Amino acid sequence: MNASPVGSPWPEHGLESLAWQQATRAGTRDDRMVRSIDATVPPFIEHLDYVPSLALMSATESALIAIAQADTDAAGHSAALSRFMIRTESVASSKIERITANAEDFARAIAGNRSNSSAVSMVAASNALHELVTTVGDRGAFELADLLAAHQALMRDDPFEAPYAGRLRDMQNWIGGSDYSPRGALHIPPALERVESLMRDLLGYLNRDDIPALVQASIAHAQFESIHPFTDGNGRIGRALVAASLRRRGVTMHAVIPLASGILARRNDYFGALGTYRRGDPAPIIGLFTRAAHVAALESRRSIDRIKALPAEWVDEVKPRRGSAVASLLPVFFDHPVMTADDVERYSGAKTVQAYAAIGRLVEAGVIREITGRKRDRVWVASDLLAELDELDRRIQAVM
Ligand SMILES: Nc1ncnc2c1ncn2[C@@H]1O[C@H](COP(=O)(O)OP(=O)(O)OP(=O)(O)O)[C@@H](O)[C@H]1O
Repeated sequence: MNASPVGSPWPEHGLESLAWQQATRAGTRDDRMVRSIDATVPPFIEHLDYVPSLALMSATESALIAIAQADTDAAGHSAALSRFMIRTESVASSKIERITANAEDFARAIAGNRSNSSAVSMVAASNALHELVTTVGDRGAFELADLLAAHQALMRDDPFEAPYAGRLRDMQNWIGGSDYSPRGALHIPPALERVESLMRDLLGYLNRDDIPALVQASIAHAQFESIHPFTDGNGRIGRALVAASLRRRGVTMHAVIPLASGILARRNDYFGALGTYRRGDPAPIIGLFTRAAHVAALESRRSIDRIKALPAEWVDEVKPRRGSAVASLLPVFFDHPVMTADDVERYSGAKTVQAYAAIGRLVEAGVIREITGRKRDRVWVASDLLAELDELDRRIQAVM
């Protein structure tokens, strides 16, 4: 067996010149004058090995230990905590794409309110992430269909992108530069005909078990962004792929580590590292994802501790009678921190009158609050849980 040298060279992406013709007249004369583009030709990586330096290897090992500890902490309270962490991750992942909404808008969108499109898109990102992580984790392998299904979940309700939801792109795309042609683009992904074979190759790489887990997830992410297989949503699906890869390798079993918060704090370095990967050096992207995962894991443990303590704190504050509607509603709000009146009835089994009385008690005690300000279609949130969502994101970003 040939030993790979440390920091072993990784193939640089190639370029090929493709004829270009603008499909519809738009942009400036310069856009219309573009006749050829230099599209990237990523290498096939399924059978390649990259051996990081000892320092980087050791950093990935420390990060994995922290992730596994956070995952163990999340065990047992899976429903509440896994939901919480998936939400933290997908909110931050959306913010990397400049899709932002505050926690209350996000909560209203979780409850089905569609008035804030960014918040609706964040909920779609949570669903896509959850779907990809659980499918790949349960099966123990990635299939192309999983990525298409995640993309479908992310984009199906998007007013512009819905027709492309769940499909590989059928047109040339580019990153940066003009909106109307690849003029001045930072990265021109591969030609259309190359996308499917490159994706099959990437899935082969992702399904290997003989690569250090964080090295595999980081390289796979960078390769995915090089391919840019979708018209839109490549950033968010590419980051969901990292969480799914860690689940498939058994690094996490219960939780999703919100590493997008760390990446968000270092957005420019992140984009730079994707460029460095194309030039044949995976070390910066592995280093950044390792750092983000490590910080996210440590800070998640603090959040998990806080969240686990909440049910007892709530009981202390509210002092519900045993067997009362209030007593039965508290754990329901722990598992489902955002609820409509229908949800309250469904999950608590309380009859409407009792349910509303119990809600009144919890609002009075400050455990939950109503966030629509309306008389109908009201939505209640567990305030502490919602606040912790922002808090975790803020702490991870501060430490990065
Ligand atoms: N210079 C670059 N080279 C390669 N990939 C990059 C570069 N800059 C950004 N990216 C990746 O592209 C993603 C964004 O892609 P793009 O701007 O095409 O948006 P998108 O495909 O709509 O994805 P999303 O909707 O999730 O943002 C970034 O999150 C990052 O992962």
